[in-house]
Amino acid sequence: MPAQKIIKKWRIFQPIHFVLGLLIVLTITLLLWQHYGMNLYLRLDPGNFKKVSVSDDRDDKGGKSTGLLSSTPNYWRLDCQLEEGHRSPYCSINLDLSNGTKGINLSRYTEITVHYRYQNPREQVNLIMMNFNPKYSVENDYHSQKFTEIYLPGAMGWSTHTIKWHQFNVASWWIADNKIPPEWADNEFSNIREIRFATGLYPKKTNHQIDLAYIELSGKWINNNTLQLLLLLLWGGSAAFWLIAELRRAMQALQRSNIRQIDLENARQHLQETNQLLTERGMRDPLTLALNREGLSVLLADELPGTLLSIIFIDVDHFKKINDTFGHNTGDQVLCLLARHIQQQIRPSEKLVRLGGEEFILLCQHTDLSQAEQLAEKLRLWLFNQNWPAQITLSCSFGVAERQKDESFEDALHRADLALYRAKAAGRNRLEIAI
Ligand SMILES: Nc1nc2c(ncn2[C@@H]2O[C@H](COP(=O)(O)OP(=O)(O)OP(=O)(O)O)[C@@H](O)[C@H]2O)c(=O)[nH]1
Repeated sequence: MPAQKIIKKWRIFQPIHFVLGLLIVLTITLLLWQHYGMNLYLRLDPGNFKKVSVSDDRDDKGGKSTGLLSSTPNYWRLDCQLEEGHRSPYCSINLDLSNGTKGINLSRYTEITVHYRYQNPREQVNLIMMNFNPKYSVENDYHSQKFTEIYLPGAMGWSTHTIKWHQFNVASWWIADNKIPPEWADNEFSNIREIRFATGLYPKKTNHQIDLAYIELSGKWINNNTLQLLLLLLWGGSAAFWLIAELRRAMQALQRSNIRQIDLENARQHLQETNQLLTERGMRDPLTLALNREGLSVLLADELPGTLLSIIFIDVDHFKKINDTFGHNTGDQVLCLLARHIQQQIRPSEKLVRLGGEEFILLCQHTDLSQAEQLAEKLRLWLFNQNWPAQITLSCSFGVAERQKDESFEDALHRADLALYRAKAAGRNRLEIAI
């Protein structure tokens, strides 16, 4: 298969697929490893452990029992002569796990196995774990160490018992003697200094022989609970990481899409404005920005047919003279200003149109002849009193007409033009009403 095809095939996998695969493999590996491996193991027997001693109740007040320890390659033997005297006569084999003042943390082990024989099935043996904790223990007082114990049956011949930590109990006499509060009365195996294998409770006051072959402790480097927590953290952490990454990616995509939308909206608005400007420019005279003839025809088609309409024809007096005297540029400035001054005085519904040269008309909707006449007169005075470039004294003549019923716009305009002509003829700077 060509390399490109292989790359294409793998592209359908995303990083999440690889991470998921890795997590699954890691989880299965850890579970299998924990189940079949990760073994924690400690064996104490006469072959490998020498810190063994014997104790009996003569150590305590009133005790008279005597214990004797002997050792063979295969087991330790306790010969114990129990006597009345101590409140609970005993002898015990003591396995010293301490290293100086430090014990061993056995809580990582999950179970303990003892192999022993005590051929009196009516008696019990007492397996005791002695934990040192400065909260309640003091040095050189072995009674102050926590006695966590279990009683095992005597047996005909060698027998083996495997016990879990939760099957042990803290000795009630120890709690009572040391006045231990409940919060310290739980099983504790974190600092075991000594394991004792002793005679049981209320034994016959006679000779007892107990053989202890070995004590084995087994567990896992990582116990079930820790492994479950570890896996939970691994999966939970990965899921949280993935979620945060996805959320960030989604937010960034949203942000990009918002920006794109704003850009699009801006472009659309710009286009709309440009279109409007282009359309308007086509309808307006570029010098004065008044509507041109194109604008007039749009206006006539869209707004003006049929409405009450008056036309004010406006023409600058002796404009040619202005051009000739002050130049064409000044003439242009005058035309510009004229349109601006008129726009200042009219309503939005009143439209100024430049017909050409210095000729303008003002279309006044919903305005009758007398209102138009008033407006024309106001404009005439207004324009006459403005300051013009080069101190020009400027005047305009006006012809006013109201469109009659059934009269065309052109005819009304013609009549306004005739009125204007009369105003010019009558001396300019005045207005005439169309007949
Ligand atoms: N500066 C300038 N002059 C223009 C423009 N269009 C037309 N004209 C000039 O306007 C003048 C109009 O002159 P006439 O038609 O004789 O009118 P008038 O001089 O105003 O005289 P009356 O209207 O009789 O008062 C001409 O000289 C044109 O060249 C323009 O856009 N700019």
